[in-house]
Amino acid sequence: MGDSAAPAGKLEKSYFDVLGICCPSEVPLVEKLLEPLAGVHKVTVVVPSRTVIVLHDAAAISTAQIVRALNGARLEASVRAYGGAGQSKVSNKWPSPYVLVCGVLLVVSLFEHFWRPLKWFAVAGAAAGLPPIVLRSVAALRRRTMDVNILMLIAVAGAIALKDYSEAGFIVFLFTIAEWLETRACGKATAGMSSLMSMAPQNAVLAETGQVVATQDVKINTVIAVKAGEVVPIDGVVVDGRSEVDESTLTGESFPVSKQTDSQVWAGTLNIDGYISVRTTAMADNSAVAKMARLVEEAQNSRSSTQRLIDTCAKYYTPAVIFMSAAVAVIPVCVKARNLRHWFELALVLLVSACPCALVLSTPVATFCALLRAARTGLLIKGGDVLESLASIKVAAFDKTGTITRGEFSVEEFQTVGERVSKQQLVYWVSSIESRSSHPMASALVGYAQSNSVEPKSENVAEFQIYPGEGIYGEIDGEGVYVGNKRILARASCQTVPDIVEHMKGVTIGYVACNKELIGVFSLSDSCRTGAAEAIKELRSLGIKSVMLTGDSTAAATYAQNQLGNILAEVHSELLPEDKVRIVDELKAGDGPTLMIGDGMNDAPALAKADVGVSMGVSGSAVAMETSHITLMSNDIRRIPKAIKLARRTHRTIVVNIVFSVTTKLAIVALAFAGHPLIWAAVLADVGTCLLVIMYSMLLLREKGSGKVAKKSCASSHSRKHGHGTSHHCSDGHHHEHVSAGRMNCSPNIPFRRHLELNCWNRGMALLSSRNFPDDY
Ligand SMILES: Nc1ncnc2c1ncn2[C@@H]1O[C@H](COP(=O)(O)OP(=O)(O)OP(=O)(O)O)[C@@H](O)[C@H]1O
Ligand SMILES: [Mg+2]
Ligand SMILES: [Zn+2]
Repeated sequence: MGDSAAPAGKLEKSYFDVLGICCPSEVPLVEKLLEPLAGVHKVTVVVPSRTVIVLHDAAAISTAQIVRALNGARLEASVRAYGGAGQSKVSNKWPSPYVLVCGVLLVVSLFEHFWRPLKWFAVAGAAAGLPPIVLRSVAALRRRTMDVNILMLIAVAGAIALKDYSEAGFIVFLFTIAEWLETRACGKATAGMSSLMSMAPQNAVLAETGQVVATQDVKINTVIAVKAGEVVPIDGVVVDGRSEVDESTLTGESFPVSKQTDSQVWAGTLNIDGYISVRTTAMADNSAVAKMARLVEEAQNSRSSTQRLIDTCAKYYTPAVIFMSAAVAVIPVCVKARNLRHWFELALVLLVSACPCALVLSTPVATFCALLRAARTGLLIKGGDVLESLASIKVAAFDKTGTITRGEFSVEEFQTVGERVSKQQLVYWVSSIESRSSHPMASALVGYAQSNSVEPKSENVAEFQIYPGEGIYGEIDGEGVYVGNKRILARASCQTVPDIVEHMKGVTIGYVACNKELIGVFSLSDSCRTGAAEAIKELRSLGIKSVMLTGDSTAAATYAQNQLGNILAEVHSELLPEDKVRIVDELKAGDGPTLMIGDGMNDAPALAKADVGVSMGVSGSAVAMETSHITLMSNDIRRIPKAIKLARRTHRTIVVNIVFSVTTKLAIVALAFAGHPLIWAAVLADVGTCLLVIMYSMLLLREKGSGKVAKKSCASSHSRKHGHGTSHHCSDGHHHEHVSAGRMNCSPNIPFRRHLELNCWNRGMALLSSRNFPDDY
């Protein structure tokens, strides 16, 4: 992600892999190292992935200078290349030689009972392990920050002063080995991160010349070639060719999506068959997949309230405990107490306990793992705070069109009213005006015109206007034409609604008015999404109430509710965008934390108002993605109950982490006060809890109950009595449903299974069913 240009000025955001960050107590050090440098604007430290993100003025300070500043403090920093997170990080199979030598010497010293001088081996062991600790302590001291290295150094010095050499050696060994283990444990998170970032290839092939170039040098509007079996390098639009693309890396949905001219393709998705040429629509580091990876890391910027509370506590905790330990060491000397050694040991135990690393790590590591896990399943959660609110959601409000239903309307009927215009002309007018709109109904009407050999001409429409929640207006052939629902009739000052409307099929009725007169009506139908009913049922089992908020007619809302088997607790219809905001507000006041899911066209205000706003689809507008707190990369709303489960699981993990790290510290301190000041135990408790907190949080990356398979369920378990048979609602996508919910499991443990998938493909369609998406987080 090397030199991703920031939006304004010459500011640049650079990513650094910093291996030397092992304890959150080093975060202030990194900040103090970098923040005073001229040209550095913002520093973010991501402890779990050992990444430092720096927003800096490229002209004032180069990435090399930043690396030098970090390495001055022995932080083992390097610039991260585009798409190369973690790749430069050595996988630390073996602990550093310092640790190994330290360990060997310590083992030898264990035989001191046989030969006294062997105890010096413990001192040698401590000395062998110390250099990295000393160097980092010096760096921290120079910046006047207290960090874990200094605490350990004092503990070791104390132990030596007490002539407790094996204790000194043991502290050094424990601390250094734990550090190595932590790096290894974090490696999994880092690897997950890097697989997310390196999903898109580093090179692209120019379609014209066949030349291979680095993706980060490809400008917008360049045409690149993507052959079968290759991964799309940059987001773009297909200009030539057709093929099937596997978008599972982005959406978590494993079925192939067919692409032809004008289809959007995303970086990181796999072109299964066919050759396509793609005109790029973004720079490589602005591709959806790159944004996704960045969001996971940058989510650390929006710390949850728990995290903030802990950070504030930690800020006072450390100095308080250090002060206390100083008091415990000094006061007995002043009052000439008898057992000075005991007090001194107690002071050292307190000092070591001053490091709050496990507590500080308890939230960010869990959050990081949860966000990474979510991103891999096509769920973009924008921060730890969102995850926290998500865990406490009580109500879920759904938009109808495009969220509960597919948003793919089909025109059931289209009639003229009165003698003013011919049907041909009516279809031409409506489709031409609709071709200016992006409403889901618009494309159905345009398609209807084309299938009736009428070519809509958007260029003949003047004064185009959108009335949110009502419809649209445009002038064509010198006439002002309104198209929309009942409300638009009032706007068109047209009163008469003839009876024919009562007998129309379909559920959404559209009106066309011109010159204060109704000139046409049409009806449209839409079907529920696969899994909508299932999602709502699952929400109910989580104790969450689901309601529908729609701008569509009551008839259409009731129809959808029936399709879902009447499982929605409330249905609100004929709403204007501001009504949706009001209802969300009422739900928040009445029922508790509210989640709103919409396709973002006119739901944006409601999404922003809700405690958690979820927008549908990566293809949704940029505005929608920005106003919402969560983006579903696929259109599968079953991801929502899953996300809530993940959030709740994360919450539990965090609580366990906090309780565990606090009680361990308290136990050690209590034990010390009770007359057993064990310095090594304090060190073990410090580094051990840190390690356990990391490993326990890592469990979030694992799929829980991966053996379970998504239950087969159609959009609706509804009865057939509502006119249309079940099969009607399970058109197209239903087939996919079965495919993605297959039972055999191809490779449950490989995070990005694209290569394997390709194999599966080559082995034929049957094996496609081997892809199964984890049913449960
Ligand atoms: N371009 C359009 N053409 C025809 N009718 C429209 C158009 N835009 C809006 N309408 C009418 O206005 C109603 C409300 O539309 P809107 O898109 O605001 O609904 P919404 O609030 O998003 O609700 P939902 O998505 O749940 O249907 C639609 O049901 C439709 O009847
Ligand atoms: Mg809508
Ligand atoms: Zn610590």
